[in-house]
Amino acid sequence: METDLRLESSLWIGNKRYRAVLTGWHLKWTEADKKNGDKKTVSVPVAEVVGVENGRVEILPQKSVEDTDKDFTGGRSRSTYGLLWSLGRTQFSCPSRVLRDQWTNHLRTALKTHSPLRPHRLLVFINPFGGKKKGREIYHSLVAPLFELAGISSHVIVTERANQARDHLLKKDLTGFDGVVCVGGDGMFSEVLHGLIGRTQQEAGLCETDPAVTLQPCPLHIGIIPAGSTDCVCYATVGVIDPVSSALHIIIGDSQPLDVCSVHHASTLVRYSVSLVGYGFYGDVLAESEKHRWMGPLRYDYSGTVVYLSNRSYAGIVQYLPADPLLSSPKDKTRCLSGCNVCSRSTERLFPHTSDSGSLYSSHFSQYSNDSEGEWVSVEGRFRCVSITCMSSSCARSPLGLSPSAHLADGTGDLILVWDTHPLSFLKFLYRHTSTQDQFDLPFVEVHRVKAVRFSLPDGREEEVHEGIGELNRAIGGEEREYVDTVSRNGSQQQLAQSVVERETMNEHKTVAPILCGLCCKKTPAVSVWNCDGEILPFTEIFCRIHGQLVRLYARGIEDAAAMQNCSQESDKNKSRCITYK
Ligand SMILES: CCCCCCCCCCCCC/C=C/[C@@H](O)[C@H](COP(=O)(O)O)NC(=O)CCCCC
Ligand SMILES: Nc1ncnc2c1ncn2[C@@H]1O[C@H](COP(=O)(O)OP(=O)(O)O)[C@@H](O)[C@H]1O
Ligand SMILES: [Ca+2]
Repeated sequence: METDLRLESSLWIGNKRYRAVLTGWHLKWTEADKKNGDKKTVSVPVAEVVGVENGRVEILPQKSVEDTDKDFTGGRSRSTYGLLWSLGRTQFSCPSRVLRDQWTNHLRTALKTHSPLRPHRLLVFINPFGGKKKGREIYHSLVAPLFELAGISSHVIVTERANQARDHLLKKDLTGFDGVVCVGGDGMFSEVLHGLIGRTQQEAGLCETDPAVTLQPCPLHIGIIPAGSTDCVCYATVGVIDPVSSALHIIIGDSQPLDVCSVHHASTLVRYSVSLVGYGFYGDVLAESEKHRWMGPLRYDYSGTVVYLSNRSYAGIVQYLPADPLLSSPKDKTRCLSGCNVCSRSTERLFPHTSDSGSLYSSHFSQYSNDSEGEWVSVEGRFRCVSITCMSSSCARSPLGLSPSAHLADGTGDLILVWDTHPLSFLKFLYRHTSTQDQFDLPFVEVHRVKAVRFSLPDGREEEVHEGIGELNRAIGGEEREYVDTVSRNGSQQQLAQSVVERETMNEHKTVAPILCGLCCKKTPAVSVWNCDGEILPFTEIFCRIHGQLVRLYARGIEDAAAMQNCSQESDKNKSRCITYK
């Protein structure tokens, strides 16, 4: 195969002549008219080539092509500053049109052969109201021209309502798509996540509501173009919030598996989460922030301050099923980086009969069914917050995240328990998220690596939840009965989508009851709410289970930024390995 692809000839870049070779996995070109010692070689891995097109192509701010006979343009993804990627573009001139066509054909074949996960057709959802409301602009000016250069055809849907993307993925024909891209924030990602997981289970005939069921991993990849408020999933899987870097990861078909947490109440599937399932502080911040959406991303800073000042803690019983402590620990001070060993070993455990990711989906074994279940641990008391995260949940506010040593794809989550403490101590805990100081090295904080978690209220508290909701319902003229109806309606998988819609409508005014009572009625609420990746859950008592590598993103995890930095310093010194080009 490699010999078929090999091509070698003279090419010009500007007015300099080069000897160019396409060999197996690399495209290399070396200055031809210099003495051997002075010759510089540029070597581009085929996997990093974005696309090739005949003519002289300009890409940004808009794609334009000057249709010439003997030229072709190649684009590659390259790292500019550490994790930030940009498009490198080179215009080559050939001695003849025939040779030019040979080069473009060979390069296109090499791309197909060496990067099988590159998408050809994508379904793109844009939330025009996410973050600073720039989703449309970001997509059309920064991403679409790159997709075009890469030969990707995209079907773009600008959403007109919440949950449109999820419903589309649950019901419409998805034949021919290689992946789904969301342009927006964590909420938009969550819609796509729910749509794809739901669709995959429907097609596999699996019942999502049963927490013991081993779910089928989704065959379509998810790409995220960040245009939201927190953009935690993008930050934690790419390392930067940059639409161009994310688009380039999508184009070259990077693939990052991701653990997903399913959240259940009684026999209901409530939601899925990849970043934060948080009770107490994070739930209260979200409930408060919903009233200030007009502030955009700043709503979280404002609400964080309001909630911090209200100085609340909540009673609860937390039970958890620890993960195998021999595999890793949330306090081991390691980071889950690109090619992470802990995650790779987990892939072998989860998919024992496959050697390549292409055939991964046929033999999924969950950690549940593979491992012995182990012993549940139970703790009870008052908590400032209880958080469960499947990954580090790093974001611009907290560059190392809620749990800096959590893994993206190890089949476990980290449970963080912050016991009630003095307000200044809690502030210290929060503040440590913004630096490299260890937020777990505090006497009132515990962190456990877990496979499942159950949260319940001490006896009698569930009644207080209903009282709180009833109180607010009376104030807004609603019926408490609807809450109970929703619980009992959610029995079957077919009703899931509808029940989620109903619950969310209900969320808007009923489940924030305890919070509103706390802030408006000056009464400290007995219960908080759960923040599940930016959505308020309609239940307080929940059961969470981590599903290893249930979805795949077009990303590659965090590359070691220090190594990348060294590389760009070397390029300054013109070391051949790292030579960058225009
Ligand atoms: C004194 C300084 C205090 C700083 C505290 C920093 C802690 C930050 C941890 C943030 C974890 C974020 C986990 C992700 C949550 C998102 O899913 C959710 C929705 O995002 P989006 O759809 O983009 O709106 N975001 C939040 O819940 C915001 C939490 C902010 C807490 C201050
Ligand atoms: N056209 C729309 N109108 C209103 N809400 C929408 C629309 N499209 C998506 N949404 C919802 O908006 C919420 C927030 O979107 P997101 O893109 O995450 O922005 P942010 O990060 O600012 O919260 C999501 O929960 C999503 O379901
Ligand atoms: Ca994990």
